[in-house]
Amino acid sequence: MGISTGKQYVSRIDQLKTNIWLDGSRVTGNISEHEAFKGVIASQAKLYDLQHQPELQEIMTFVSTESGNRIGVSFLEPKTKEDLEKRRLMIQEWARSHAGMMGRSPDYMNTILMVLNASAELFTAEDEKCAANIRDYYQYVKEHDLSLTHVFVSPQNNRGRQEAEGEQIAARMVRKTEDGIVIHGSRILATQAGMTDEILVYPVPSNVDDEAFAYAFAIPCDTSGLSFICRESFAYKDASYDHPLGSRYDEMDAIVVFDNVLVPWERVFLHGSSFVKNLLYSQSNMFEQTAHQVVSKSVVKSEFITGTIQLIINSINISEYQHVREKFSEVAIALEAMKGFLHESERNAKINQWGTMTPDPNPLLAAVNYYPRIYPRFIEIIQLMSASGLVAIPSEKDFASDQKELLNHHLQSVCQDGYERVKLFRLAWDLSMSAFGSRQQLYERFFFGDSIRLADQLYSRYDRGGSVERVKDFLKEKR
Ligand SMILES: Cc1cc2nc3c(=O)[nH]c(=O)nc-3n(C[C@H](O)[C@H](O)[C@H](O)COP(=O)(O)OP(=O)(O)OC[C@H]3O[C@@H](n4cnc5c(N)ncnc54)[C@H](O)[C@@H]3O)c2cc1C
Repeated sequence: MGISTGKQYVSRIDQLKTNIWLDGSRVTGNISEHEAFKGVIASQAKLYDLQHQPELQEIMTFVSTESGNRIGVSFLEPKTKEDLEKRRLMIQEWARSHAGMMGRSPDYMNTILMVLNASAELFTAEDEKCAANIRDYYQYVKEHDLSLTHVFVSPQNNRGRQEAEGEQIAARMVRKTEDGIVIHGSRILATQAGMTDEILVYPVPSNVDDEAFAYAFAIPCDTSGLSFICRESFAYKDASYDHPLGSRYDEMDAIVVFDNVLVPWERVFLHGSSFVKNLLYSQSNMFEQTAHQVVSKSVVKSEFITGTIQLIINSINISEYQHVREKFSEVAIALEAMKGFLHESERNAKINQWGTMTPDPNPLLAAVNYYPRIYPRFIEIIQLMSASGLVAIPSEKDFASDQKELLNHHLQSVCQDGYERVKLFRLAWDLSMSAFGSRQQLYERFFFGDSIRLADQLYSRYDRGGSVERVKDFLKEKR
């Protein structure tokens, strides 16, 4: 097996017949042909195909020591700084293919699995079998190049400190049987719902020390009792001119409902140990590796936004205005800062207790706190520069109508006819105003946790690097 082609990926997803609900009905037929999913599934298929391009083979793949198969680099456990760089180059190659708009392209979940496998020893505190299950599962997904969604947050019901009510609704382990564990309840929010082979579920750090919530497992998305209830689609139409981003990259988000789902023992990674649950984040270095993936992708997304803003400036010839240059500089500075965080995290990487080359968390903590703050400013800058250009955007059908000549004339820019100019401004609109663009903004604010708790995490984990001692020494000094 080894790396999948796009065709293999699509055929697997179509065969699954996952229980997906959208707009009041169950999705039937081939999901890759459904209006809401076909664009993003085609974009994901393109990612898999990139792995097969001969000129990209060295960047995108490595050879499995277990099978001799070519495997996607996002499964690679980095042992050296060169491996980390290899991972970055691969992640960014994929990100360029989706302009950084697919936050949960398969490299994200592959990274999580890689970390779980590398730190599988942790799970022996639950039982030896759990560690072996994780290792087997990693090999299985890696060698078959499967795609995963994941879910772990409890439904937003009662966020009071005791979490009591929310946890009543949240999926819990209701019993253990000879065959496995049984999960009942719901979790939010599975991005890429309906377009992956499997779903991985693991616990979030929380103050609830209840064994019913200390579980982790992975199952195929068509497992009996499992259902995905989707939000409205933001792909709208199969129209890359009118909805250039939404029609290609709208990764669906869904509530996941477990109706007494039986998880067979061989897919159980944790079944009651709050001790292991609490170690999962502090000891696995999951943060460092996932943040390295996220920031690699965010750099590419920022480059895409920088390019879009420059094209808007060129299009309506506003480069002579100082505030326009200043706003462009703001975006460029953010882009360079993100690159700096990323490279610094690699430069100071160290081998962790599992033998994995682990990026320095300090710059990554800064990056994941910074980006949710700066991304909304990117969007604001697009709006401030584009102004009415964001609404004077007739559809492609208008340009095919009797109005074509008139629109090409009246909507021309200094360097484009109306059709080309509107194409650019439709992109700016899809980034900054459409439902797709708003969801991107929300995603950047929350997908890695909310900003308050991310800042708290930085405060707790940030290595002050002797700065406090230096100040203490200074205060002790006598002249
Ligand atoms: C577009 C999108 C895609 C997502 N994709 C996925 C996915 O694929 N898989 C997945 O598992 N999750 C996913 N998530 C969920 C994401 O992890 C959560 O949104 C995030 O962790 C915040 O949790 P919440 O949405 O429940 O917000 P809440 O925790 O309910 O927060 C709501 C508000 O209350 C405040 N608040 C709540 N509790 C506290 C507290 N203890 N201390 C301080 N302030 C608090 C928050 O700061 C915030 O202002 C996604 C979210 C979004 C928006």
